[in-house]
Amino acid sequence: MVSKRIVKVLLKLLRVLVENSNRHVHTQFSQILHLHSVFIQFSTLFLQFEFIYTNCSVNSWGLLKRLTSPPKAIESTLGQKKPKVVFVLGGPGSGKGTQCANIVEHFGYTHLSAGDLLRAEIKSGSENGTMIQNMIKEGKIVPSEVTIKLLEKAILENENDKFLIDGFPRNEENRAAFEAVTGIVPEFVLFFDCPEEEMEKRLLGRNQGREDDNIDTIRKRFKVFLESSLPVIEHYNSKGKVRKIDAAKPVGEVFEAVKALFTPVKRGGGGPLPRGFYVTVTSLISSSTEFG
Ligand SMILES: Nc1ncnc2c1ncn2[C@@H]1O[C@H](COP(=O)(O)OP(=O)(O)O)[C@@H](O)[C@H]1O
Ligand SMILES: O=c1ccn([C@@H]2O[C@H](COP(=O)(O)OP(=O)(O)O)[C@@H](O)[C@H]2O)c(=O)[nH]1
Repeated sequence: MVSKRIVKVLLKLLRVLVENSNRHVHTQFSQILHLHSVFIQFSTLFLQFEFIYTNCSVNSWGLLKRLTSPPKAIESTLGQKKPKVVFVLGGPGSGKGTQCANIVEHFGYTHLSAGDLLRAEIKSGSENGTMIQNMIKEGKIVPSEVTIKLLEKAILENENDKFLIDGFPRNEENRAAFEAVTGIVPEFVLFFDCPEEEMEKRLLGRNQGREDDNIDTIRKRFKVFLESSLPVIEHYNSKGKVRKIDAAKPVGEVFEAVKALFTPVKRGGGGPLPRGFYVTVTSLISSSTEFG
């Protein structure tokens, strides 16, 4: 250890000084001796400190830095990474996951499905598992802090800086909390617009063994989408950030429209929803919902 070596060198130097001491150097020698004693005390303290934290498996320099700097907020950690985020929204079964896989393949994004992260959390046996499972079974929205933590972890663990966040934010509280905690504002929102009958047909035929793909839960999910998720799309539409895609078309045709949004030279296929725009998902309710 460097500090031990310094102490040894200093002691050696002092011994040489004592051996060669005479009247002329005596005063200087006393001063050096005093300094030496102070130095020894300081070194001992330092060595004790180093020993305690080394044995606690904590790097003492790292610990010192942590103790002296203010606690890092999630925002600053993600703020340093500055990821590019696209929110992929749309009703259950509108084809979000299907199109995200295509975007990943062609445009190098990382796909983060909030639903998949929550299902993985259930499987991992985490303490929140049962709560998440019950919420999903009922088609309800899991508390923001749980979903945001999972998303934040997934973003930080991945080296990519471009992410598709699929199926989140699902309500205004999700949206506001995510922006407040992470400081991330999406580049744009990809909105898959699809009528209820088509989504229902797709979900009932999805065949992925999902507990929530049964008619009772599907209806609850449609209701939650209308009441809680559409306002999020409305919010981003008012900021000119929504790119709407007609998701009722076959997969290939939908992807052609998606591609145009991600290819810079061909950009212009989307664009914000015009004022007074009516979405087909509103067939879920008797009257249409107006954006803008
Ligand atoms: N454009 C499409 N036309 C017909 N079926 C589709 C289309 N897009 C997706 N599907 C199918 O519909 C089901 C739901 O699609 P998925 O991508 O899982 O939707 P979401 O992620 O929005 O819930 C899947 O079985 C998928 O293969
Ligand atoms: O941010 C999210 C994403 C999903 N979910 C829950 O997970 C379910 C399935 O969501 P997913 O996006 O996987 O499927 P989708 O409904 O789009 O088919 C939802 O109904 C919610 O119960 C949630 O609570 N918060």
